[in-house]
Amino acid sequence: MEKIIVGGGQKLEGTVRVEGAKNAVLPVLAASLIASEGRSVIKEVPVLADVYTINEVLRNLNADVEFDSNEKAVKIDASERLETEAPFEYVRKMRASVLVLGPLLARYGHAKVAMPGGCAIGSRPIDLHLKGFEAMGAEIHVGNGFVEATAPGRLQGAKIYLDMPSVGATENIMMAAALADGKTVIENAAKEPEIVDLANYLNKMGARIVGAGTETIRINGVEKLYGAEHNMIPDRIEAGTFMVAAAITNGNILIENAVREHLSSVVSKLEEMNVQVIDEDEGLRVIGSDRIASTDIKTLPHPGFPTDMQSQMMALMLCAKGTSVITETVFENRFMHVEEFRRMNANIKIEGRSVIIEGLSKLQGAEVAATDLRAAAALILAGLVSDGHTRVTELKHLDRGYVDIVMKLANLGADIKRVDENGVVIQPLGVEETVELNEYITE
Ligand SMILES: CC(=O)N[C@H]1[C@@H](OP(=O)(O)OP(=O)(O)OC[C@H]2O[C@@H](n3ccc(=O)[nH]c3=O)[C@H](O)[C@@H]2O)O[C@H](CO)[C@@H](O)[C@@H]1O
Ligand SMILES: C=C(OP(=O)(O)O)C(=O)O
Repeated sequence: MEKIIVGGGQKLEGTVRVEGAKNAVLPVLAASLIASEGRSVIKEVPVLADVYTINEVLRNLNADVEFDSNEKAVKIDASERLETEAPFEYVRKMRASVLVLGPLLARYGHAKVAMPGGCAIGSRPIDLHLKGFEAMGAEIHVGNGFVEATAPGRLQGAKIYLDMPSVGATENIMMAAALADGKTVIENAAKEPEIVDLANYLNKMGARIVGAGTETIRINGVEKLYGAEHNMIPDRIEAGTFMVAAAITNGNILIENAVREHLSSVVSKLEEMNVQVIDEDEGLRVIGSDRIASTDIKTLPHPGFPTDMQSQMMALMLCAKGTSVITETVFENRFMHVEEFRRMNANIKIEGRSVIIEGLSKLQGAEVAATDLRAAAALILAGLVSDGHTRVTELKHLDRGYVDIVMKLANLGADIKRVDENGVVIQPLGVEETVELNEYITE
């Protein structure tokens, strides 16, 4: 079993560059299926396990997909007749595979995808996606572990109110509506930067979408979409993770590509905790403090505090003076990392949907298991300030969403390495070997 071994006590200093956003590239790659003519070229694509997975899903549907991991570019030609069924093996690996439903349904009037199950952070149903398709005239059948959507003729534009501003439902409905007959209005839509990026890409493909980034998105359906070129936005959660790395180690890191407007809630909480965040031409400089103050956080849909930064902030709160409270309102069960922090001597308890964190715990290195992607990062962050060595296992979660995090942290001065089951160091490595390793990890 591979592990990351982190030694505590180093201040992190230097510059790190943020990759393209995982949560933006997955819907953008799925949306490429709608183009019945021309080829799409997507740039600034992060070399991640999830990207390999979605590429496999698209290939399996008969799209022609080339991923140049050195160039960080994906070329997709979906102009041939596509299959309309995505099997369980992909959806099980990555829930975002359900994002092919909207594009396929819009283009062919049929899509069948394995029903995603629950996962470590909650049950995560897709009822809002399906209600949206139904409002546009699709018939939905759920059975035998699959969801099948069928639309006799073209989807019809509709007025759709989302009970909650689901990111995935907004994306799926927006993609379906791009090719529907007439006008669709999505109310109480998600406002995340990834929604805006997807709308920008769809508009380059020929769609007519306005209002993305606000709670009302209006889409005038068109008859056909074309391949287009697109540069992915930077990953705000990777940026936020490095911001916490600077804060927790009392370090000083320039995070190139970090966009303040995408991170305003995170910046404002860090500032409350005595961390400095300074705008520079290349990105954001984050300077830690030896007097981290406690604070309270409630996770909310954007522009509220992102649930994907919750566990990393919990690591920082363990080092704050005083008691902090985190309330998770987006996912029903995203506190699995609390038990792992406890193994590191954290003084922390769960009360319903909140976690109470007593600061200034003397954290101790321990063997801990990543329970989800962001928990993996949070445990590494805690390891950076723990006494002794922390060994983090279950790295498949980490590899879904962080490119070369070991090398990036090592370059900033962290005492960190990744070892294989025999204890042989496999990271940090040079860029080429790391790309090869990522390919190997994906297989
Ligand atoms: C690939 C991707 O972009 N993943 C992100 C996306 O996930 P994802 O798109 O799955 O998240 P949603 O915004 O849809 O989910 C938010 C909440 O709504 C619930 N819900 C959602 C859809 C639905 O049909 N019914 C329903 O009840 C979910 O169970 C969850 O409790 O947004 C989340 C919230 O910012 C992030 O944490 C994920 O990193
Ligand atoms: C929860 C996350 O991703 P996903 O929705 O792909 O599981 C995440 O990026 O933190």
